[in-house]
Amino acid sequence: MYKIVFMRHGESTWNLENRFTGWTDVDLTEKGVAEAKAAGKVLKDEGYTFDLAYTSVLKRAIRTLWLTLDEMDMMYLPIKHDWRLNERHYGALQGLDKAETAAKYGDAQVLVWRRSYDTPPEPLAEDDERTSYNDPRYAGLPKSSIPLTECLKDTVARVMPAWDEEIAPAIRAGKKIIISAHGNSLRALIKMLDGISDSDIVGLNIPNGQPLVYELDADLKPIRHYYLGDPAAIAAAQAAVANQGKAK
Ligand SMILES: O=C(O)[C@@H](CO)OP(=O)(O)O
Repeated sequence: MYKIVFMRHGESTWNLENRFTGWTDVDLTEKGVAEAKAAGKVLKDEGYTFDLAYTSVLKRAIRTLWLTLDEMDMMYLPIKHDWRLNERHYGALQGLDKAETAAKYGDAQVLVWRRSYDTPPEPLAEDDERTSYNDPRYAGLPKSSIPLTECLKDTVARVMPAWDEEIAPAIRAGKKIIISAHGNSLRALIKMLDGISDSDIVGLNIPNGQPLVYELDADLKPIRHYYLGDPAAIAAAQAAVANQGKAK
């Protein structure tokens, strides 16, 4: 049996401001820092150790990982940064207020943009200053790989090669792994691992900064999964994420 730990980053400044974030590289809030440290503490208290960590190229996930590993006294751990673990690209919605957008277009439309499997938000224009084309961290990528918007299906299509080519072979080689990533890159991964239907995935929300353990069989099929930490607090945090896209 293998075990892997997934973790969404701690609260970011745009989580706090309730803005559509996507590939925008915002940092953690003080609460987010505290969540990342608390995650490290619970992992340490529960006796977890790791051989390797994966994260995205966005600082909210990277800093969460650093703080978690610091708390575990494991800052020596090798870290692989992979752009394919980035948050789902939010297209032209990036930067807008979620509740204001729901007041303008309706809760149902915002739920489609946030959680439908195959309907992406409007893309960024090619010449929009918010595109990632000139960002040095994506310099090695063909332009066609740099999204202007994504639905979850698009995110699955880039996350799964990272799983199949990098992460799964490392698990099979016996490496104990933690992945610090994002709400929707983790939803994409979990959808595929658990075989969740396109309609049921709408209801899955991942709370900030809570270690999520997956136990996998020899074929890397999930046996069971559970969050470490207080179940009531986690359920409340998941409900809060679901409610972010509603008009106030
Ligand atoms: O804004 C985002 O990029 C994501 C995660 O914070 O939001 P949502 O919960 O709407 O998918």
